[in-house]
Amino acid sequence: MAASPKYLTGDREGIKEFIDQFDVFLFDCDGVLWSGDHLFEGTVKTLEILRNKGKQIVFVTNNSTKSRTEYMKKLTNMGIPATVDEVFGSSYSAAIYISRILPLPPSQKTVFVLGEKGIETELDSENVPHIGGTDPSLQRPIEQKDYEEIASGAALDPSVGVVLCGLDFHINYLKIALAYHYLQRGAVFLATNIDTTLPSANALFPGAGTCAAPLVAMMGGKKPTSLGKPSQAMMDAIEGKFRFERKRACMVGDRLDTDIRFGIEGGLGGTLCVLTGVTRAAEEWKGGETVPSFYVDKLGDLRVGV
Ligand SMILES: O=C(O)[C@H](O)[C@H](O)COP(=O)(O)O
Ligand SMILES: [Mg+2]
Repeated sequence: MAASPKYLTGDREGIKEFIDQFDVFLFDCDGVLWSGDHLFEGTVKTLEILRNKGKQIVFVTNNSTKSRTEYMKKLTNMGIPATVDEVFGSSYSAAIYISRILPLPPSQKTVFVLGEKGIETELDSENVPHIGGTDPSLQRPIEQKDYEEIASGAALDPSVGVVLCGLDFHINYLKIALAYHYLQRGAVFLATNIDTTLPSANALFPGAGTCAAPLVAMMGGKKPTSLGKPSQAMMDAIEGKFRFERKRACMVGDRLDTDIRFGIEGGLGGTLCVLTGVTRAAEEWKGGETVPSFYVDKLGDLRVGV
């Protein structure tokens, strides 16, 4: 049975001990730093304090709609100094998995994308060919000729060896149909992440996992391999890049089944659950398998401890 987590809001001594315990902080983004374009109060100051204390900060997001560069820009525009190197997103994690790890026949290296520009940019950064995604010719209702051409294979690109799903704000019937027929022809089923919901405007909206759900249903429940949190392939890649001692690192997140599980399964020294995103109350982990080691009402509450 996991130890009950330590509540830090208002606990000046507890916050000081918490911060001193770690050298590296892996920060989730949606639901922790901000909700959509709404930056949570105290976020900028808290990160500044951690940097001034010489702490290593890494932004580890499952949101695949933006590339690392686009995230660096969003962070900077929000008043959070950051470099591209400090950002590690699920779209990058998927791109390096496909280009450096996944064995694919030379004739089948193309990825059919169900997702946004962030995935396409990161696949380009790894020279991985891709189709689908933001292709405007797919932003339309399916027509009778599409059924025939997809069923016969005439509309299918024979070099597709992977179907990669992420958060897709432009998902539609035609793209799902194409993805399904590529999977039927043996393409590898991958996802950048499986979050079922996206926190935005202080509410929840369909997430990447929800975008992949029609394919999971059509595939008789077969789930994609996910390269975002809690995947330990992502943790190994982050550790390999930033070279830190796991026991001196803390994962800060708002979601139990991705962020907190990621930290626990990664053997990190601690996990901090922030109650401004998907998880809203301690009750949500009570009696559950995934229990954080610390929790706080909002990230900005940490700044009182220094
Ligand atoms: O549906 C999604 O893709 C997720 O809700 C979103 O991406 C979560 O991002 P994170 O909280 O990991 O920054
Ligand atoms: Mg989050």
